[in-house]
Amino acid sequence: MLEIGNRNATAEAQVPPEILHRPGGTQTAVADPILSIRDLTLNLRSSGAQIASGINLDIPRGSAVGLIGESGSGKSSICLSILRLLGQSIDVSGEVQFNGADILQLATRELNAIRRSQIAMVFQDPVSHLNPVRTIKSQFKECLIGAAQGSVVANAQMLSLLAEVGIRDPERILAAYPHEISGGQAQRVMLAMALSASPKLLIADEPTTALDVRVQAKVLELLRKVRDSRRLSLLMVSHDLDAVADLCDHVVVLRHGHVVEQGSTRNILNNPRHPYTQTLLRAFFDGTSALDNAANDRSAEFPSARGTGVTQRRMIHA
Ligand SMILES: Nc1ncnc2c1ncn2[C@@H]1O[C@H](COP(=O)(O)OP(=O)(O)OP(=O)(O)O)[C@@H](O)[C@H]1O
Repeated sequence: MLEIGNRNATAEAQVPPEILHRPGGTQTAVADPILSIRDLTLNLRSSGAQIASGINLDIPRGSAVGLIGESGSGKSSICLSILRLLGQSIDVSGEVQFNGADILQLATRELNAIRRSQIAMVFQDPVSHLNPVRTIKSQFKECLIGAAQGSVVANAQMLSLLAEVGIRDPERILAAYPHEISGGQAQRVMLAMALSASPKLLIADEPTTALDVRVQAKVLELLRKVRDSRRLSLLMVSHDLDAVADLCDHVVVLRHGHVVEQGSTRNILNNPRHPYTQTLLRAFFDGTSALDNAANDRSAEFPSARGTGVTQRRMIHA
């Protein structure tokens, strides 16, 4: 069994070395992906220790891809490497193709243009990504492209974005310091900032992990809303398979820095083929009776998850 809450947890199942690619899976069936990762390998420079190896995955344009795997499997590192946000201590090789260019090879100016306006990221623990000694407004303004500081246009833009992410009292939030807003509000603010440049791809690394269950549901609903209204492509890391089932069209399963299985969410959750995926799903969808009511969970849609749901779900992470 996976040891829930242990960063060094390992699956009991012995995982064969081959990678399973399913018919209809993201890697084989995508004609025009917005992002293609090929043979991405991440190694610690000091020791050569491997964080991820030979990662291949595609994000179909307008689709949402969920990246799942136990703690330490390399999910966040892969996300950070897409925008070259990993520090110097990690060697990165392979390709990250975005709109016909390999991000890993871009000059700084082109890379910054992509970071500014094409690919945005939101993280878990949003408050820690805000500067504690500056108001939300002063930080938000920096995200607005072409809007002069203090301009009426900038204010209108910020208010409109905050309204879009469901902030009810945007004037107060703009004037607040990070410690004066809740975790849920901070995540909405981060999402508003991320959306300010109308990105084509949003990378959400455990966007709800630091939030309480009630707020998690609201933030997920918001992510779904903006994904649909803005036709965003999405790469989402999550330990919450309910959220992945809800939001993602495709799932990529990582173990110890390797993709062990990928395919449509329906296939992976209904019929996981790899022993590791089976163990991962069992660990999450633990329980036997609650929410067997198909009207109130996805067990009808995903029979392998039968007997599961928010009241019983377990997070596969530290
Ligand atoms: N800068 C770094 N220096 C040393 N080790 C690192 C560094 N970044 C990542 N690692 C190691 O790489 C592995 C993968 O880490 P990563 O955070 O990507 O995993 P994860 O799947 O996102 O985990 P979690 O679900 O807990 O966030 C871990 O063993 C981690 O300790």
